Amino acid sequence: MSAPAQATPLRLGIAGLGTVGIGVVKIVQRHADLLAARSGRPVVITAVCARDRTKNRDADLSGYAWETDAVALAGRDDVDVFVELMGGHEGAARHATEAALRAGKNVVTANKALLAHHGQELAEMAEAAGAVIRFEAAVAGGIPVIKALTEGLAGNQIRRVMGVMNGTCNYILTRMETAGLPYDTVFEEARQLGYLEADPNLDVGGIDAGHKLAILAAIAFGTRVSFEAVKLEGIGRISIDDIRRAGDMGYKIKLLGVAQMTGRGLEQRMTPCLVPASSPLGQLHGGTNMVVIEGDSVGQIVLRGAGAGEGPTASAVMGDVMDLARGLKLPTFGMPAAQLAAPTPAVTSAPASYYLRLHLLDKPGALAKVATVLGEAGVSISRMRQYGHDDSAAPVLIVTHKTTPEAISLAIAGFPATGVVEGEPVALRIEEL
Ligand SMILES: NC(=O)c1ccc[n+]([C@@H]2O[C@H](COP(=O)([O-])OP(=O)(O)OC[C@H]3O[C@@H](n4cnc5c(N)ncnc54)[C@H](O)[C@@H]3O)[C@@H](O)[C@H]2O)c1
Ligand SMILES: N[C@@H](CCO)C(=O)O
Ligand code: NA
Repeated sequence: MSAPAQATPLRLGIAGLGTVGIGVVKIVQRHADLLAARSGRPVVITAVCARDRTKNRDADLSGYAWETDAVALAGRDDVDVFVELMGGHEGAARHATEAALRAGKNVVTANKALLAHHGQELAEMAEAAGAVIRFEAAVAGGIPVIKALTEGLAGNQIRRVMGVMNGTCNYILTRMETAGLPYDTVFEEARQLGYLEADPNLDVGGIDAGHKLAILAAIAFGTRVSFEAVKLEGIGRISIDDIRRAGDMGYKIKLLGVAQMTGRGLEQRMTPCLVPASSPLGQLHGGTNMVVIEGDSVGQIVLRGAGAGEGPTASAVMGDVMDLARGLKLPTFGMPAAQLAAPTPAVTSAPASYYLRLHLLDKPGALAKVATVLGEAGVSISRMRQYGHDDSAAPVLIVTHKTTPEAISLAIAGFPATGVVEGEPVALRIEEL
């Protein structure tokens, strides 16, 4: 099981030897025969680059040339594919990727921030140079969701793409639920376990997941990638009480990404939502990712798996490398860059039911005042619960009939004037699946 001896090797230059980079090195070394047999040519690493050459790494790098500068690595004559595994959407990652593309070299990257911020420019640059840029690892790690959308579902008009695409947030939310622990405690636990990005707001602020959604939306709907148009909200305001109360009503809380084409343009949001507890998304526990895609012919498909970690992420990188070794050249976002539609400005969400949690002062007529504000904002109550309490304010939970996000905002703005609502209410959309 090996490639013909005379076959031209595909030579990789790997920039970044952290979790993902070392994972890629290990696969290339462990599966050399398998990769060669499947692609018909040897897949080899010729040169690598990282910040610290002296660092002890869990792989033998002695056979590879070392570069201190990623741009120099990208320009080497013995590198056919530049594999960018450094991270960050500016600096070395951007400069070296551009240098590789300008030199007509194919690029494989795991960098969702880079694609979300500069995807269109990079796609245009790649096409102009006759090169390709592949990024399966950038979205939902080991789940082959980019391939699913670009290849397997290419004959469908996509209706909606949804997903839980940040494992850290799903870990925090499910751990809060199962251990009955508050957000701050579980956040600290996640930090100790090394789950959080160096800047934790990338995770818990929804930014990392928003990058991934913007990339999927571009492919699914044929638009230029537009991260600026993603409505973002993190999980920092979700309390253990919200999780329990949503559970009482048959829901789970997820940091959920949704992209869909509406009459007003492309809607993209990454916000905490309630989903039915019995749905596949509702049953997703821990650090796992799930992407749900709805196409006009295929119906709904559900992809589930590891969104991060050495093995799963390197697996996705190698899938892209193998496409290149086999000579498969696909347009970056599923169609030529010039044909991608201009992004529409952020579009407000379609009507939905909402979960509202407020603390109501225990006074006669308090509930009536809240009901009046909701009524005046055009929000109709579907279900309501008041919880037992020991202090002067009672938690009240309201599920509304379908209403617009604007009506919910109007109601929330009206609550302070009632004099009976304490603190900031929490409003979460209930997503229909
Ligand atoms: N870790 C995961 O599970 C995961 C999952 C999906 C995507 N990604 C993406 O993969 C990429 C790499 O992530 P990671 O977790 O392996 O990161 P890491 O921090 O473990 O490793 C980064 C590597 O890049 C090198 N590097 C950084 N800046 C450099 C520079 N200017 N010049 C040369 N080398 C430089 C560092 O020395 C290090 O070897 C990121 O874009 C990340 O978002 C990671
Ligand atoms: N911080 C990300 C890593 C993978 O992109 C997550 O938690 O899913
Ligand atoms: Na993926």
